[in-house]
This record gives sequence, structure tokens and C-alpha cells, in this order.
Amino acid sequence: MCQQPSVPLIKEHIVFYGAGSMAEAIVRGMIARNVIASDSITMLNRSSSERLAELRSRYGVQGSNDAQQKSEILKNAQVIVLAMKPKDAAEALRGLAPLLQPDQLIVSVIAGLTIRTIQGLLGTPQPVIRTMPNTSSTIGLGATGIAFSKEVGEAGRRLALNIFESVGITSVIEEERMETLTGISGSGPAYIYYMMEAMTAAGIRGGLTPEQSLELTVQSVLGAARMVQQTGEDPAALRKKVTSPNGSTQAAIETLDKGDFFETVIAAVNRCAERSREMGAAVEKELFKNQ
Ligand SMILES: NC(=O)C1=CN([C@@H]2O[C@H](COP(=O)(O)OP(=O)(O)OC[C@H]3O[C@@H](n4cnc5c(N)ncnc54)[C@H](OP(=O)(O)O)[C@@H]3O)[C@@H](O)[C@H]2O)C=CC1
Ligand SMILES: O=C(O)[C@@H]1CCC=N1
Repeated sequence: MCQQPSVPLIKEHIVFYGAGSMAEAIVRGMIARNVIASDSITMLNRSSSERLAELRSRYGVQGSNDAQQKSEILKNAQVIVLAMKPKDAAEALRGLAPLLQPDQLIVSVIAGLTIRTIQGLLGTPQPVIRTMPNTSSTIGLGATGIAFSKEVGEAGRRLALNIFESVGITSVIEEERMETLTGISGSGPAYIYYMMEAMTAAGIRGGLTPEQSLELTVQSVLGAARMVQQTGEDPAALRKKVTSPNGSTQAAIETLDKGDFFETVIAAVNRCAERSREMGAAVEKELFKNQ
């Protein structure tokens, strides 16, 4: 099995600005791995106090919706993780701009939002780390793409790597590749879940109980992923070992091919990347509003 690198204790105070699914996945993963004290994490959102109360009681993190306190927390944060939807980013960044000090590290998990747009909306050459994690960070099996702005120094790089290595693997890439990576690993878990939904439904239609069908599907997906990881063999080579000539698997793969499975998956990844760019471009437009 792939060993996660050991991660030193994170001593910096991290503020999650946006407290939804992705922020929770990272926080839960970090706390489960004991890499940060829960009171070194503050979670903020736009307005949902119930959500912050839930997160405080679930993880022991801090969080407040009082406007004055929110400003103070953001002013004093060493690291601010931007974790709101792209459509909400422009307003959030404009509000954040007057609170920032030059050395505060901005980490974004927002799909499509470029470093240039983030710095443009903040109006400062803030050190920005653009990332694309995924929700499997919850259980320490995340995969995060990372790109750094030129303002990020060695300590900032190391800190970002520590955060995301504590919840899975990381891949440092050129920012231009971030949308492709989003199509593979950011959104990828959803494609696998969709495949699992279809396999489970087929099992149920064929007379298995829902529990049997789900359990068998889960183990098949888990076993297949582990086989690739542990044997080091190509997925194509492993597929061939399952596929007897003229056998049942071959018949199934031919049926997938009738639906152009391979090219459809590639088209889905490409469309995901394109949609990320569209969402980023929509935020970038905000840069030029009122100018
Ligand atoms: N979900 C995923 O699998 C992944 C998501 N991402 C990225 O993570 C980001 C968040 O996604 P996700 O967690 O799914 O979204 P959610 O809808 O679950 O959470 C969004 C959060 O942002 C908060 N928010 C909205 N506007 C503001 C604002 N102006 N200031 C502060 N907080 C605000 C919301 O607060 P409130 O509820 O109070 O409105 C909410 O807590 C997105 O940009 C997405 O591209 C990246 C990788 C994977
Ligand atoms: O669907 C989305 O926009 C986000 C980005 C990656 C995964 N979920």
C-alpha cells in the first residue's frame, strides 16, 4: 500500500472561510490524523450559524458569525482557506481585501478560480496557493493538486504541503493543468460513485438484496483500486486478466463500448475542465465590473 508521508504537527492557526462539504472534509481528515489541535482551526461561513454550531460540536473547532469577530479572526489568521463556491468568491474576496496583511497566506480550493483573479480581487500581491482537493480527504485518502503563486516562500509551500499531505496525496503542478486535474481527481470520486450506483442498481434488478449488491460493488471497486496500487500493473493489463476470450466480461465490455464508454469518460473529464474554466471566467469578469 502507498504510505502517506509523516506530517509534522501544524502549529499555524488556519481559518476556513467557507464551511461546507470540502472545508469539513479537510478539517475532519486533519483532526482524525492528529496533525493539528482542533482549537487551531476556525471555520467561518456567510450566514449559517447552525452549521457553525454543528462543526464546533463535531470537531471542537472555533467559529463565529458575529461580524466584528469574523473581521478580527480574518485579520489575525496566518492561513485563510477560501472554501466558498465560485459564484460567491468575488463578494467574499472583496470583503476580505481590506482586512489582509501582506504575509497572510491565502489557500484556495475553489474550482476554476485563478491565482491572477484572486490577487486581482484582493488588490494585493498576496501569497496564494491554488489547490484542488477532493472529498476523500475526509478519510485521509484525498488527492490534491497544488500550484503556488510566485509570492509564496518556502515556509508557505511546506505548510500547504503539510496540510494536504495530512489528508492524502499531493501533486504540485503548473497552474495551467489545474482544470484537467479537476476533471480527474477533484470531481473524479463522483464518477466512481455514479458507476457504483449503476452497478448496485443492476444487482438489485437481478435479485440481490440492496445490501448484498452495495457490499459486492464496494469491495470490487476497493479491490480494483488496490490491485492497481499494489501490483503496479496497468489498469489495462489487469482488465485483460479478468477478461476471458469470448467470456462474460468480454461481453460486458463490448456492451460498454457500444455506449462509447472510454471516449464518454474522456469527454466527461474534458467537460468538467471546461466548466471549471467557465466558472473561473465568470468570477474574473467581476474584476472588471465598476472599472
Ligand atoms: N465538494 C467537492 O467535492 C469539492 C469542492 N471544491 C471547491 O470547494 C468550494 C466549496 O465547495 P463545497 O464545500 O462543496 O460547497 P458548500 O456549498 O458545501 O459550502 C460553501 C460554503 O461557503 C460559504 N460561503 C458562501 N458565501 C460566502 C461568503 N461570502 N463568505 C464566506 N463564506 C461563504 C457557505 O456559507 P453559508 O452556508 O452560510 O452560505 C458554505 O459554508 C467550491 O469552490 C468548490 O469548487 C473543490 C474540490 C472538491
Ligand atoms: O462540482 C464542483 O464544482 C466541485 C469542484 C470539484 C468537485 N466539486
